[in-house]
Amino acid sequence: MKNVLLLLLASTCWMLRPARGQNANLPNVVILATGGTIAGAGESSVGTAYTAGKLPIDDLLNAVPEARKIANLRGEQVASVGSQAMHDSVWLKLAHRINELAQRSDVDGIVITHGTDTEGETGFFLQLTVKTTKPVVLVGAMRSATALSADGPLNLYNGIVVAANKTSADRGVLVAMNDYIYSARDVTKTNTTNVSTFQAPNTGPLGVVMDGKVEFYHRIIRKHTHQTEFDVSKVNSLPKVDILYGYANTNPVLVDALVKDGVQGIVIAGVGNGNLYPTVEERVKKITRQGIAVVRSNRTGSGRVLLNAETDDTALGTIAADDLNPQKARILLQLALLKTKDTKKIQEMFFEY
Ligand SMILES: NC(=O)C[C@H](N)C(=O)O
Repeated sequence: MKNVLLLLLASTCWMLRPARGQNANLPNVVILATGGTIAGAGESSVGTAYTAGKLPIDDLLNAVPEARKIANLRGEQVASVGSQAMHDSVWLKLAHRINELAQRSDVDGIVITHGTDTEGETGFFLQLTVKTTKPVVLVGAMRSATALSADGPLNLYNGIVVAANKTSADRGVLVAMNDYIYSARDVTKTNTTNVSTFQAPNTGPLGVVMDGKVEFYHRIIRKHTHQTEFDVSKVNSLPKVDILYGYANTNPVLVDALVKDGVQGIVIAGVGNGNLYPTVEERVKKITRQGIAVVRSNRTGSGRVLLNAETDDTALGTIAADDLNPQKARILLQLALLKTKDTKKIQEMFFEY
């Protein structure tokens, strides 16, 4: 028995010891790579054409040797896709892996390299499903790794600086882009090509990362990570929820098509304060009675959708998204539907998360 205990102790010490070339005084940061433009490569350094997700994580890390002075680094390739191809299975794989890594005493922070198209969505999914106070930080790039003035290396370096910093703990999942640190809840891509594309239109950034230093100015109040009720540890797929875009003269047949396709929920990117075209309203009133959850978000890009304001949620059986944009409202609705179909409870979640 004593020998077994000694063996166990020795093997634990061996597992926790710094690997060769690692510095025991530095924090340990794991980089989970998923592809994106940050790993993209193109023929011309001055053109905008490239293929996302080409380079492996080791190449990205080799481009920022300075980061090895900040933390001991270890990379894992989780996926190699442009984030336009991001899907539930990668989200679940990431959440499962982060939850495993975060429990280890030899992991102090986690960085995820990601395409920018859906970086905010993945971030929000993780914000609601990873159970840790350790820093989890997403980074990406708007210019491919082979472009002149590629923004990936500095964003990756900054992401590692944020993940290695103790003051980043318990702030939910973070997104470090273009010198700013955002909450994954609030951040969204606002420009198709510009390096300053990431903004948090309703709240602004939480802090800045510059010169290898982190400065936070704000803290997230909404529930996140270890505070959430969502547990995907045994989940292999997410409820089917789709987004319907509102516009003048919206074709109500779109609602029917989604219902026919078997959706459990619909998020409407409504006009103005999440308002719906009259014939869409009629259809929505019917389908909420059939048990399909309908959330009203908005297409404006900022602001809140208020409960029972211009649109009568009580009469329609709809849920107001508060200030979540349609793609983030979709994620919260997917997770909510894993727990309940009760509209009132789901509405409460939209004010909590
Ligand atoms: N800048 C980027 O990363 C865009 C790319 N389409 C992606 O999301 O993977």
